[in-house]
Parts: sequence; C-alpha cells; structure tokens
Amino acid sequence: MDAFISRKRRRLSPPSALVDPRPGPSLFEAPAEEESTDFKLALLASLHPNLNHEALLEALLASQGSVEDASETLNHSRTASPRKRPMTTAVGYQSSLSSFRITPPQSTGLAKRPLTKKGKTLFLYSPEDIERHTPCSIIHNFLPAEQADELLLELLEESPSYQKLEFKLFEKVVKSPHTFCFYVDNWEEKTEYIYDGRKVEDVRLTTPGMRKASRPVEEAVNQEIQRRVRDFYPSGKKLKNQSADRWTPNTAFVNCYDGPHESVGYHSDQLTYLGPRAVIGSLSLGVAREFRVRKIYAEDGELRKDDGSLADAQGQISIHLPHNSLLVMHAEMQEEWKHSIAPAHAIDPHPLAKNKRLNITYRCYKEDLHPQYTPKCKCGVPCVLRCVTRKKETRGKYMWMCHTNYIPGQDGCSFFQWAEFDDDGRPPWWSNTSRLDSSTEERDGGENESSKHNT
Ligand SMILES: O=C(O)CCC(=O)C(=O)O
Ligand SMILES: [Fe+2]
Repeated sequence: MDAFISRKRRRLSPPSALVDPRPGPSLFEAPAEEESTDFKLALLASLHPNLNHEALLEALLASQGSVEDASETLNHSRTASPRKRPMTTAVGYQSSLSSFRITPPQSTGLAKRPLTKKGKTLFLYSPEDIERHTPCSIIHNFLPAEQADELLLELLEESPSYQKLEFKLFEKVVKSPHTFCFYVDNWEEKTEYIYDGRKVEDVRLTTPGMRKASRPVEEAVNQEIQRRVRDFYPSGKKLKNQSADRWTPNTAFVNCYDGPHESVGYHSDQLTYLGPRAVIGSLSLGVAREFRVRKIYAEDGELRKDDGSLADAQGQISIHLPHNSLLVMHAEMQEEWKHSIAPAHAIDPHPLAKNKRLNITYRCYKEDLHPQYTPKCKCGVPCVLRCVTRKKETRGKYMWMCHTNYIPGQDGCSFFQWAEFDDDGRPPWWSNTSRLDSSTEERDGGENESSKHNT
C-alpha cells in the first residue's frame, strides 16, 4: 500500500489541531518529502476528528494518497457518516477515542517508524496510539467518577500553599512556572530527601484521598508494566537494569497548574531515589492539559540548532491528559525521552477545578537508594544519580554527581563517579541494606516503608 503513497501530492494548509501552533516553518512548506500512510492518516484524523480510521483510510485510498483530495471528499461525502459520541455520564468523562486513532486496530507493538517530524507536534488521543508511539500508556476514566472528584477537591484545598521551585540555570536563579509539593506515606522519611542539593522542606503526609487512590494505581501500573514487557519489549523481557520487584508507590509529587500559562519545561525525572529504568504513575485531575514528550537524541552536530540546543530536532508528541486519566511512564521514559506540560493558549475550565490542573505522580522510592546509602560528594551532600543521554560513547551509563551546582549562590565540588547497577537495577551495596522480603507483604501487614530505613 505504501507504493501509492509515494506519489507526489499538492500541498495543504496546516490543520490547527495537529500542527504546533507556535510560530515556525510550516510542515506544508517543507520540501516535498512524502509522508507515511500513518502520518497522512494522522493529518486526516485531525481534520475530521469525528470519522473513524476505516473511513479515513478508505478516503485516502480513493484519493490515491492525496490528503487534500481525501479531505475534500470527506467534507462532501454522504456515505461516511460521522460517529455519534455517547452522552457523557459524568464531568470530564472521556468518551470513545477510537475515531481519533491513527493505528489500525489489529496492530500491536511499537511503531516501526516514528511519526514525528523535525520541529512539529503530533497530537495523540487514543490509548492504542499513545502506547505504540511513546513510552507511555494511558487509562481514561481511571477512578470511579465520584472518587476522582473527591480527590480533586481534597487537593484543591491543599494546593494554595504549594510553592514554586527555585533553581539555578546557567548562573541565573529561575522559578518553576508551576507549584508543587512532595508527599510521603510516612513521617520518618520526611527530612531525608534532597533535591538540587537541598533538603526538601515542605514534605507532607500523603492525604487520605491520595492513599485511597494509591492501591488502584499500584494494581494498574503493575498490570501495565507486565503488558508493556510482554507486548513491546524485545523477546518479552524487562529492560536491563529495570527492577524485577513489584512497583509499590510510597511517595508522590503533586503538581498544580493554575491557568493556561502555568507549565513545566522539558525534563527527565531525577533517578536518584527511583533508580534506573523507573516507572511512574501519573494521575491527572481537573483541567485537561497537554503532556509533551520527545526522544533524546545522542550528540550529533547536524541536529544542533544555532543556539546549540537539540530541541525539536525530531519533533514532539503531545498526549492529551483529561481529568481522571492515569498515565504510566514506562521504564524507557526517563533515560531516553524528555517530557513537559506545555503552556496552553486556552483551556476548558473544569466545573470543580476552574482553571486548575492537579497531577499526582506516584513514585516508588527504592530502599537501597535512600540517601543514607548513596555516595556523598566532597560537599558532604548525597549525590544525584544521572544517566548519560547525549554522548554517543557513554550513552546509557549512570553516574553519581554533586548536585550542589544547582543551588543559587553555591558552587559544587564537581564530584563524579560512575554508578554500577545489576541487571535488576540494584546498586552494589544492596545486599548490605536491611530489607524485608516483599514490600507488598509489608504493606499488607500494616507496616510502612519507613521501617526499612530504621536500621
Ligand atoms: O504534570 C504532569 O503531568 C507532569 C509532572 C512532572 O513531569 C513531574 O512531576 O515530574
Ligand atoms: Fe517529570
């Protein structure tokens, strides 16, 4: 089928729903490099969001691969009837997204070719497309609707006291463009954790609603991990350095985005306490926002922009995150991709949250990586764990580094040491740290995570 797709076609104006609205060269002004069928279907889907995959494909075939002709046909077609959307039963209920799919229903596994193009944004909505084209999976309408609303109300009460993070970037002190707070499941861990060289001061105990949601999140994330390994990883095996243990959340960052302009820039989450190949369960509540992901490419002069950055070198993917959706960031995410919450031009206010989006990222802090065990730098501060992502020769290796560099007004000691982990992501000292056999057993027995750090 791809043979006909390689025919030349006329150009088209960009569909606003698919192409990044920021100023920049338009996809359609690019040299006449032919797009794949998947990409053409994505364009058509964004122009005709109410039509299903089969109808779009049929129109594309009938138009001999011309997106413009197919779109025109669909505009005037009486045979391709738009799918009816079911009436929503609850606020923020996510109705069927199959009409937005770009992946044929029978396809499984990772997409063979990326759909993204340099400097462009591809918008994905359906779970099938998201798991095929990104290192994430998504479950819509995750909690019972009432429970999600209760949790949202609880966090709306907490969020006015959340703080912005201050950090140092190229000698400038910068404030994160959103607020957040760190929660732990027990108090003993409260003063121990260090981010960007400082103790996290505002640490709170996980709220009752967060704790109630934690169990279904744990169940779902573990199922998603198993499915990911089975259906997407080579030979159905977990990745090297990925933990073989059950994923058990014990901490969370709650992020609050108050209005369309609040955002978080592209980053990878710190691995210091999560360890290599971390998995994170991210529950979105309130206003729907765009979660953007882009792959990290190794150092390559040709991909660099004039300002030296590699941003947008290969395009980005936007994942729509509606109220009450659980996004699982899988084990390949933090080392190989970056993510962000993009500022929005406009948002649909949520009946309970108004302009706010609240997001809980449930995390599994590893006992072996508690700061009492990890290497300290010459400043006497437990090191940060990083992964080499850009340098081709050492890509994928882990390192312990001084993170005092990031504290406004302080210079670090430049401490550096390669970090070793076994196949299951355990550091060399893991057999010396006290442990219970199974964290699930421990939780079921009513004890908490802190008991593991007491000795
Ligand atoms: O708000 C989100 O969905 C993402 C938050 C995030 O990236 C983080 O907490 O590290
Ligand atoms: Fe993050």
